[in-house]
Amino acid sequence: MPAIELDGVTKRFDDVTALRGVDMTVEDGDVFGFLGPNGAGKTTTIDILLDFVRPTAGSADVLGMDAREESEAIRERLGVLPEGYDLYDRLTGRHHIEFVGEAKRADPDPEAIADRVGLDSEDLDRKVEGYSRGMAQRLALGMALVGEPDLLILDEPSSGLDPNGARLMRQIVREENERGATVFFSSHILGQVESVCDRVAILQDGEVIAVDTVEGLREATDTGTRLVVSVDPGEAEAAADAAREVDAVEHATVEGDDLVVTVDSDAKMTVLTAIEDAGIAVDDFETEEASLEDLFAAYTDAATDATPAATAGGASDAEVNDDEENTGADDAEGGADR
Ligand SMILES: Nc1ncnc2c1ncn2[C@@H]1O[C@H](COP(=O)(O)OP(=O)(O)OP(=O)(O)O)[C@@H](O)[C@H]1O
Repeated sequence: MPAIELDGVTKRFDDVTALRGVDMTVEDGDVFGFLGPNGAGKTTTIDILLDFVRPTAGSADVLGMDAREESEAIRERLGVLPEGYDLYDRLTGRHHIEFVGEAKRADPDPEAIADRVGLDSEDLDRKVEGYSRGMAQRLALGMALVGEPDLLILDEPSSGLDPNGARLMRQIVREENERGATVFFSSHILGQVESVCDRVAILQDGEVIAVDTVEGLREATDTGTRLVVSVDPGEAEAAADAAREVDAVEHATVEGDDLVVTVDSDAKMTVLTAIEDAGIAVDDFETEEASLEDLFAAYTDAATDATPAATAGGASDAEVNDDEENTGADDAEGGADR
């Protein structure tokens, strides 16, 4: 039984059509990333799953139950971090966790939950009105964890978090998944999705335009690996010719002193061998995977140049392109910590 199943879901708000016949399945046990630019319809989709909003047409099932008819039963098994979550200024963090525990008939350990999301016990007993945005976000994530839910639905969970918080969030997603939970989370921060998700859907203008693994998306959009090879500058053109002889090579060009080759990821060594077989010594090489951002651009036409060359320089296999909410320090580990 899928954890989430959307069948022909359309949602119109007066003259705005937020969702247009969305079909989507999230399998039990998956970590599923729901990606889309602002206004694509991510929150509307989540609101339909939570029965905050009713679809104009189509149906949504959550944990095998109809989102409209059985929303209460669904809720008992869900952990939710909604986009505009409400916290009560005059209550402490501990009260919030206890409050969710009562609603879900669970008996949470507030200290343990606070510890998991990086709030200390003093924070736990402070009124939420004194919390920073990131602390509030951590508390809201902690509230979603109460009662060991079967399905976590997280709307932009890294919003407002610093790099350490974002890393902690990814770790929690992985831990929850290992415990057996399905995790569905929306993001426009591509690196967050890339480093934790089994599968990704891309939503644009109310339509799902792609569902695949990150690897599958890479293949489908032809955004291969960029291989940068250092050879003696006088031999660079000859090395480019040798590289072009390899079937899997899409492009081979000389850029400055380097030879830049776009190639299927698994044919990197074949290219290097072909260059050496042509009698040219390879002094050094590095590889740059297309980031999910490139894939996203390729799918959404957000950029005309969707090749890996658009990726920031100095990228490596482990690179993740987070946006403004994360620093480069976080990027460096983002893709490697899975
Ligand atoms: N209550 C509403 N009334 C009118 N229009 C709405 C309402 N809720 C959403 N919309 C519209 O539906 C579209 C999808 O919005 P939605 O919030 O689902 O997008 P999103 O992908 O979550 O965007 P973001 O990344 O900015 O949060 C937008 O055009 C939005 O203006």
